[in-house]
Amino acid sequence: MSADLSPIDIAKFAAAKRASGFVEDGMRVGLGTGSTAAWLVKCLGERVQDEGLEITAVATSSQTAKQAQEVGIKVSSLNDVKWLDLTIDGADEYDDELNLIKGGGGALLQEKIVATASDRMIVIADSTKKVATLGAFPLPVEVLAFGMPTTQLLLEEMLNGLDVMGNKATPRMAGDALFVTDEGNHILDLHLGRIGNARQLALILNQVPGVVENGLFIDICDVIVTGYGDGTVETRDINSGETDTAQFLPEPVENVFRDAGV
Ligand SMILES: O=C(CO)[C@H](O)[C@H](O)COP(=O)(O)O
Repeated sequence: MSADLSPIDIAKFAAAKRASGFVEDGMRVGLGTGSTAAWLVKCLGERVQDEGLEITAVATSSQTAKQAQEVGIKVSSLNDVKWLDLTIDGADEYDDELNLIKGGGGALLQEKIVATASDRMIVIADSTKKVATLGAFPLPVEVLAFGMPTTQLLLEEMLNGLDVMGNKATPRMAGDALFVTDEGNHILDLHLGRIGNARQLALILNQVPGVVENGLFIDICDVIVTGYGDGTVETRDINSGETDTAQFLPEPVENVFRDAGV
């Protein structure tokens, strides 16, 4: 029941519900990964059922692809679709310029490719994700399995010369084993504390051999949809400068996502 939803869950739902309204019939839509994106997939699935909404979706993870198919959304591959009208995804942090840290769910590589291949990226987030400066959330970096300890050393050494507070890189674990991404790689989480120059860091990280991609999304996000615990939603479009506010409260539904580990 909705009474079981925590304020954070209501905030995620509200942001997802608002963003689902951006999706129009016939669109090619990128679907993000994580608990907020899971609410979006649920909302879109309802529109598919109730309104006969027809979209072509590209998922950013196997997890999202499975969920989308379960709610009746047609999922295609980016290889087939090539370009998208819109991607809607969550974030771990966003700043005032709508630069992001993503990859908390380990899907940053596909998320960045899909978002970059979209005319527009909309981020849905609860209000705890807003920060003055990126970096408190450990920055995920997807790396090849080959030579990973060497990549880790190279990253830590490189970070010493940059405007960050910390330089520790820790391999992400899934239980006792290393976390494996959908692309068969691993994740190093960089504990930076504060990132003084995110634009510079995003470029430099990808110069380190073994790094596949990093979780800094610079100049990719166009619209932020922020949800609050009372169901209020603020939408800000960084290109037009327009903002609006609305409120969305969940119908009595079970919260199927909170404990899903996404
Ligand atoms: O980047 C991501 C997955 O790789 C997610 O979008 C990010 O971790 C936010 O997740 P949530 O909505 O569960 O807080």
